[in-house]
Amino acid sequence: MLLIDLGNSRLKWRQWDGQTLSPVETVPHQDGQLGSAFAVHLSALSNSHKASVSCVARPQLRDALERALDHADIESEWPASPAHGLGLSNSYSQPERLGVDRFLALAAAYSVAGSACCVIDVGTATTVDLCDDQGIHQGGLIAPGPVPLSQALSQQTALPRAADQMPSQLGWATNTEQALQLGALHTACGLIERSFKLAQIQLGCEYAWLTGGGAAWLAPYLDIPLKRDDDLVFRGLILHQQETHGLDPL
Ligand SMILES: Nc1ncnc2c1ncn2[C@@H]1O[C@H](COP(=O)(O)OP(=O)(O)OP(=O)(O)O)[C@@H](O)[C@H]1O
Ligand SMILES: CC(C)(CO)[C@@H](O)C(=O)NCCC(=O)O
Ligand SMILES: [K+]
Repeated sequence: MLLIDLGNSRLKWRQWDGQTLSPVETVPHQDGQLGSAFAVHLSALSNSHKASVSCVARPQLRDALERALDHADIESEWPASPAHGLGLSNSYSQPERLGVDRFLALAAAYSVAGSACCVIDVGTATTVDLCDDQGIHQGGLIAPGPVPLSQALSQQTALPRAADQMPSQLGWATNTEQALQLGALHTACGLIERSFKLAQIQLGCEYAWLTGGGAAWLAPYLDIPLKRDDDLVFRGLILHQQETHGLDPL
């Protein structure tokens, strides 16, 4: 089956045969359009008849993906965050409003750790979610990811766009583009290190899980114990599949 992670910048997918995951494939989306690239990929995935989708994108994109899957004769499931499920208790007063990517990633981390977890996802947004030793979600936070952060500043001022790359030596910036890039980096690191410090004090977490498109970029600059895992959302989808359809979902 197909496992799909539809975020606010990119659509990512992997195939799951009950034992192994195929390498991740990614297409960016823009202006509410899935783009023709995905349709081309879908036609090559005709051996998949089912899909499970983690979707936090706008309705227009969700509808476009639903239509593309229908058209390819792929039956799809669109889980929402439950009040209780996958080993976790959701702390939101309206459980379904917790982004399903957040719930799935935390559930996947907790299923491995079996103890308190602090999951940090650096994507279009940076999110932090915590659960205790019993799998009770403690809540979390949502902040702009590094790119939207520096883009917002460029849009509201006469400032240029941030540089695309960090300099190889991390010092104080001596031009505007690098200064904006460095500001985004330090904002993200500060948020993450501070969140982890609280997770350590409040829950005894020994490391933070780091996931999302920005994880590889940020990890070298973070001064906390980390467990990198780019598959948390996908593995959360597998847990959901197993919980709702048993061990033989294919
Ligand atoms: N070279 C880089 N310079 C600056 N930022 C980078 C770089 N590489 C990755 N990033 C960061 O990674 C962040 C997340 O990337 P991206 O939006 O692709 O993540 P994602 O997890 O696919 O997001 P979503 O799930 O919302 O689609 C970007 O916002 C950006 O901050
Ligand atoms: C915060 C994002 C955008 C992160 O992908 C997503 O999880 C989302 O749209 N969440 C809904 C709001 C919430 O989680 O409270
Ligand atoms: K993400």
